[in-house]
Amino acid sequence: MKPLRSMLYVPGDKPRAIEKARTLGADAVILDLEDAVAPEHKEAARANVQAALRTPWPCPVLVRVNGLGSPWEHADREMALLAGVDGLVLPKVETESSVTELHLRVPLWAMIETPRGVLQAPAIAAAPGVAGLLVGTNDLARALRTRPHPERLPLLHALSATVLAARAAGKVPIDAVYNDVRDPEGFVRECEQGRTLGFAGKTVIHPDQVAAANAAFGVSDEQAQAARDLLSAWDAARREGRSVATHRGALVEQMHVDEAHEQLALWEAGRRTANDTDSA
Ligand SMILES: CC(C)(COP(=O)(O)OP(=O)(O)OC[C@H]1O[C@@H](n2cnc3c(N)ncnc32)[C@H](O)[C@@H]1OP(=O)(O)O)[C@@H](O)C(=O)NCCC(=O)NCCSC(=O)C[C@H](O)C(=O)O
Ligand SMILES: [Mg+2]
Repeated sequence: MKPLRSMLYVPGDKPRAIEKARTLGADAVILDLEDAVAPEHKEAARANVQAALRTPWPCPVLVRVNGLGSPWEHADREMALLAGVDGLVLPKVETESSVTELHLRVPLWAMIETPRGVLQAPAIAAAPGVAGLLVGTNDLARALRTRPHPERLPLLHALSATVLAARAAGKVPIDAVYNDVRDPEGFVRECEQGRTLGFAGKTVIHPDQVAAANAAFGVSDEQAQAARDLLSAWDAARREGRSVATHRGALVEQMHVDEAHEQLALWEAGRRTANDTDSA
């Protein structure tokens, strides 16, 4: 199990930030050629990204290409595929066919960030080659004409619909970015909300957000110990011939056991990732 607690966007026209991104402990990096890059910088950004992909990365590295129908789409895709990226991020996906017609050789991450994208999310998520769905709430909020809300109330339906679509297809749902990079408390609150909604991780835009996302979407030592305790209670109950157990006053059934195993695998994977980063 490879955790994707934090997926860090880095603008393709910021070579210094691209180099820094190698060292920040993000579970994945997304080199962005789309909205973070002004039209007059698109060609230079593509060349920067191509150069950055020549050197190995300590984590999976993806490229967000410009959207279908844009003047840069084709060249972005060709560059990224030839350079050997670990995946492509496609913005503003609205139909299943727009994904399948690409016949990609690498995993595709579809961005759900338009009203039509949300409504088509189940078909998009189920399309072959799609690894996961990334929510883009900046574009979505604009398209829906919602007002900002501290608990993302106007977007909750779309967030949950995206989680539902991804999980139903066995794909990975990743939460949207938090724009205020100088508000760590707000960021942590939004991570907790995203985790509660069922997201596996969060897209982030600044170095300061990486560790907090890794913590919020990871499994702490205490949570890992709680999972071990639950498994011990379950084993004891099964040895006594019982079909279900109670642990700390709560019912334990097979799905809780499966969840505890998953938590332990995620905890172990998080530890391995931390060790990899330490030795990098
Ligand atoms: C948000 C920022 C514009 C803030 O920039 P700034 O105030 O200049 O940051 P700092 O001065 O605090 O930076 C400190 C150092 O950290 C490096 N840095 C900053 N951001 C990154 C990053 N993303 N990755 C790697 N390194 C980063 C700086 O280079 C500084 O380093 P040093 O010089 O050595 O001290 C800025 O953080 C930024 O541009 N973030 C990324 C923005 C982005 O990628 N946007 C597009 C993706 S989000 C999106 O499109 C949303 C979605 O589609 C939707 O619809 O919702
Ligand atoms: Mg967007």
